[in-house]
Amino acid sequence: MHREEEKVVEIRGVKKSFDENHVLRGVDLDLHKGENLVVLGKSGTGKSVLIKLMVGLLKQDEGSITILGKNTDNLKLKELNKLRLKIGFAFQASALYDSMTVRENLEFPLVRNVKNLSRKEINKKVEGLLDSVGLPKTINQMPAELSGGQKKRIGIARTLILEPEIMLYDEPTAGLDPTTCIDINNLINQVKEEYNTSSIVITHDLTCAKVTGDRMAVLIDGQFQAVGPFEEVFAQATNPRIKSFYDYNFIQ
Ligand SMILES: Nc1ncnc2c1ncn2[C@@H]1O[C@H](COP(=O)(O)OP(=O)(O)OP(=O)(O)O)[C@@H](O)[C@H]1O
Repeated sequence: MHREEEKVVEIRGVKKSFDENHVLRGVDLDLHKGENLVVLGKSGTGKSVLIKLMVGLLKQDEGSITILGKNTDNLKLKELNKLRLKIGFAFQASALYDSMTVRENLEFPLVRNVKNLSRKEINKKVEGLLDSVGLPKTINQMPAELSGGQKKRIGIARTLILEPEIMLYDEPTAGLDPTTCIDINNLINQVKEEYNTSSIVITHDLTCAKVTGDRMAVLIDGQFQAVGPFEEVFAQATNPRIKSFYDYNFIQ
């Protein structure tokens, strides 16, 4: 099997409604091993719902979700938790603990989830990751002392500390200035290479999508209406809804 064809996530025919609000209306999507897949869609189209279904925080009404070969539909909580450890979730708001130093923030998931690590091993991991995200000097700082971009980097480092196979980035560039956006986009690409992750990047930012995404998936009216490389999806877009999405982002 080619590396590109190996699927780490397979979503088939997934439907999810909240009363009369039919949010996902038959979603099919694959995440291939080693790729960055960008999920695009207007506000309220169900991107977060899809992520919540993937990590078992919500349950679909119909369809199936298979992650790393495991069908998640009837997983027991213990198995689901084991699977969740292989999925790193980089939240929009970085979600750092304000009362902990950068070192403590990074250590926290390790100490909670990986038993029997020596102090030396913990230090090595924390320091290695801070080096990777280019912020070794922040180790003893508090989150309040960091810039928005630095917080994002630390948040990504903290997610990586458990060595996830799949990364989920929720609006990684939201609220950042253009230069910092470039840094974060580069970091997302670096993470893919360095840590061999497969990632889903949820974003409204088409520059982020273009730079980080091996493929785009555009969610419209509860279904993925276009999936493929950036140029294929946007440059030749004939669907006016997809075209308007592009025009909105790149106003001439
Ligand atoms: N727990 C819930 N109960 C009821 N409705 C919900 C729930 N979660 C999400 N929804 C609804 O599902 C729809 C999709 O929400 P979702 O948060 O997935 O959108 P989104 O595409 O992530 O938007 P944004 O880009 O603004 O973050 C919305 O209409 C929302 O109100």
